[in-house]
Amino acid sequence: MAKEASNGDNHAASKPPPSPSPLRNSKFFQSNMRILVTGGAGFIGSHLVDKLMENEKNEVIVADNYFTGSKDNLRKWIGHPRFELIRHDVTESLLVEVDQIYHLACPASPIFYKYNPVKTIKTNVIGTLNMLGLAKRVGARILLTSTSEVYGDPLVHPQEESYWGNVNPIGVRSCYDEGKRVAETLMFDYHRQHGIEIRIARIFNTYGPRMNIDDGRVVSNFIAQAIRGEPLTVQAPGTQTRSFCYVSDMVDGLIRLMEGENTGPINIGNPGEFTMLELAETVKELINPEVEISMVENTPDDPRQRKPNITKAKELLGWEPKIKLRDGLPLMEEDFRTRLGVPLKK
Ligand SMILES: NC(=O)c1ccc[n+]([C@@H]2O[C@H](COP(=O)([O-])OP(=O)(O)OC[C@H]3O[C@@H](n4cnc5c(N)ncnc54)[C@H](O)[C@@H]3O)[C@@H](O)[C@H]2O)c1
Ligand SMILES: O=c1ccn([C@@H]2O[C@H](COP(=O)(O)OP(=O)(O)O[C@H]3OC[C@@H](O)[C@H](O)[C@H]3O)[C@@H](O)[C@H]2O)c(=O)[nH]1
Repeated sequence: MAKEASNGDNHAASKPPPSPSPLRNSKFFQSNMRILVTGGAGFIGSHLVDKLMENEKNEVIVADNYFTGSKDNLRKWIGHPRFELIRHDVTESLLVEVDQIYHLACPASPIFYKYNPVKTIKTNVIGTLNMLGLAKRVGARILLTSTSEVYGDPLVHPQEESYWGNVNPIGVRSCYDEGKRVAETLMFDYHRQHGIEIRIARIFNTYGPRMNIDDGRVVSNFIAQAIRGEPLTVQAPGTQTRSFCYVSDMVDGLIRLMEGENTGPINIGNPGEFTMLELAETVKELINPEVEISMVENTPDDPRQRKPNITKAKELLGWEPKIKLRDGLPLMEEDFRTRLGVPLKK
């Protein structure tokens, strides 16, 4: 039998811990989940932060370069003991001790991602590499917000995850859609080669409060135009379709994916499908029946149809969207009216 040691080390170990331990009040003992949200100052990211902060066991760190996001979106959390905000560009490496990474950082509106395409592809490729490097180093689980744009101008409808897509590799949208495709590849290579725990969400068009007013995306454009009394600019031919998911449904899907056992990719979106003309008619009817609808020129490579098959999300995550477009639009109108300073006429 081993003789009981009586050297100095063991003596220290056998000393009773101070009671109560001074570490009891340390934040590290109060929180059991440290979560990094890249792009957390943006539209979806800030709603995700709100939801994560509701859980008192979560400590949330946001890293954002404020290209399309804003501190304003996180105003209520600044100064909170479980919240930290870092001005950081994900194309540079970052070291923070975390358990989970929600990797959202990337401009999402076509106007902004096409503004500096080289930066967009760097954000998708180098940014994702950096976040995977961080996940590997600290042993964190990482979720990538990929996109329905990986299906390009789809030849299969509705789109299911097994469809490989129809993407132009050299077009003006490629910095974003090919960038996200490489990001997905990197996620799976790190998973297979290094055993990193990954999750991939393929997000379909999402809308809601806090979208930038001049974001350029269709729902924010139409709502701002209807409130200002300007013509709704439908890009030709207007028969192209999209499926719109309200942001609280999206956040719920992302958290379920992160917490569940499936790597994905999993489509998260609302299968309700509308042509852009139908969307314009709906906004006109709900917000400003006086407003005109005008047909304007489109941009190259605009996908002609898009609708998610969400069978996987239903079966594997127990998730499906709850908020219909007609119920979500008025919630967004309220937020836009407040920010534009145009109250509803009674
Ligand atoms: N909203 C949608 O309809 C939609 C659809 C598919 C996928 N997505 C994906 O979801 C994520 C969030 O989209 P969103 O709609 O909230 O967009 P958003 O533009 O509002 O948010 C993106 C955030 O990332 C930040 N960011 C951009 N480049 C960065 C960089 N290099 N380093 C650090 N931060 C950077 C921006 O400042 C912003 O806060 C994106 O990855 C986007 O590709 C969104
Ligand atoms: O004022 C407008 C703006 C856009 N549109 C049309 O509305 C449709 C949707 O355009 P948006 O710019 O909102 O968004 P897109 O569907 O092209 O890309 C979107 O989908 C996938 C995400 O990854 C992207 O982040 C997101 O922007 C397009 O057919 C576009 O031509 C208009 O008719 N009028």
